[in-house]
Amino acid sequence: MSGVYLKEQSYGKDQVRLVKVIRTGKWHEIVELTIRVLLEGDFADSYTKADNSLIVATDTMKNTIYILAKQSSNVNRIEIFATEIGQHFISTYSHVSKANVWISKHKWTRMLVNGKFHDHSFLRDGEDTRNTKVVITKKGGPKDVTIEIESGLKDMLVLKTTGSAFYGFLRDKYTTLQETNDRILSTSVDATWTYNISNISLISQIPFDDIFDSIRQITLDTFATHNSSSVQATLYLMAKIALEKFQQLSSIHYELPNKHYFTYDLDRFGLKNTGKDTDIYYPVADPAGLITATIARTKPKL
Ligand SMILES: O=c1[nH]c(=O)c2[nH]c(=O)[nH]c2[nH]1
Repeated sequence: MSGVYLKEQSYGKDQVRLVKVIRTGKWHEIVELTIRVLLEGDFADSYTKADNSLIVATDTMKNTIYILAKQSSNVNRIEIFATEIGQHFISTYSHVSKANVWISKHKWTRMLVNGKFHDHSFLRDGEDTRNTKVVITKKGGPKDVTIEIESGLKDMLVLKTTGSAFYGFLRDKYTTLQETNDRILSTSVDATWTYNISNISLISQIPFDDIFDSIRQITLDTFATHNSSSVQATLYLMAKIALEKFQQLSSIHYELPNKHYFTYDLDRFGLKNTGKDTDIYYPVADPAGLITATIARTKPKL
């Protein structure tokens, strides 16, 4: 008897890149997505017995995504489109027990031309993406499912030139970092929030787009205006404001790299570049600090 077993498995198609142009007369919209679908279910024999009979080919999954994109009117609402994709796989194949669908939406911002929004020209004004992960799990029949939705933003690069300090930290024989009450603060924001959804039929009532726009703005506003004593304290404040505003969320997770900008030592050349005279810095890509936290809602008292 073999001493090994298949502990878990999932498979599917990754990096499916899709563009949809939505035309209303001459007014066009563009949606560019990157999608991953991983299925779970009765696939163990394909691993352990080389039996392919239940494999839905990943090529079929890719075709399915394009077909659903053609038929759906929700491609630009990524949480809803991901749900449609997941529901398709759950309801079409009786041996699929769980569908995991990730979608990243890339930026295409409408161009301003001669002071007016252009009807069919767009600009990539930042590499930050909007993302979602939807997991649909079969409980009983194809309609009897649970749904988990996470949404977020990734790679939003921000910097402020003052309003950030870092002092009072633990000092020991390994510490060389000077305290500062004024530094450049820069980070690339990754934020992920989790929706509290009791029933799949309720998802059409959740204002996913408004919540995304609002959390993005809360993140920017807090970053800009908070007199930061550390990345940790600024992170917590962003998360607290977002959770207090949106009761639909159960938690929010931030990953904030501390992208260091160090003062360049110009004393060696007889030039003052310390304290109030600091204006020449050098960015250090790595190593970077990495500050992460998940802030969750305390359960209401029963
Ligand atoms: O905001 C900060 N948090 C830290 O934990 C840390 N550590 C460090 O070297 N610089 C900083 N800055």
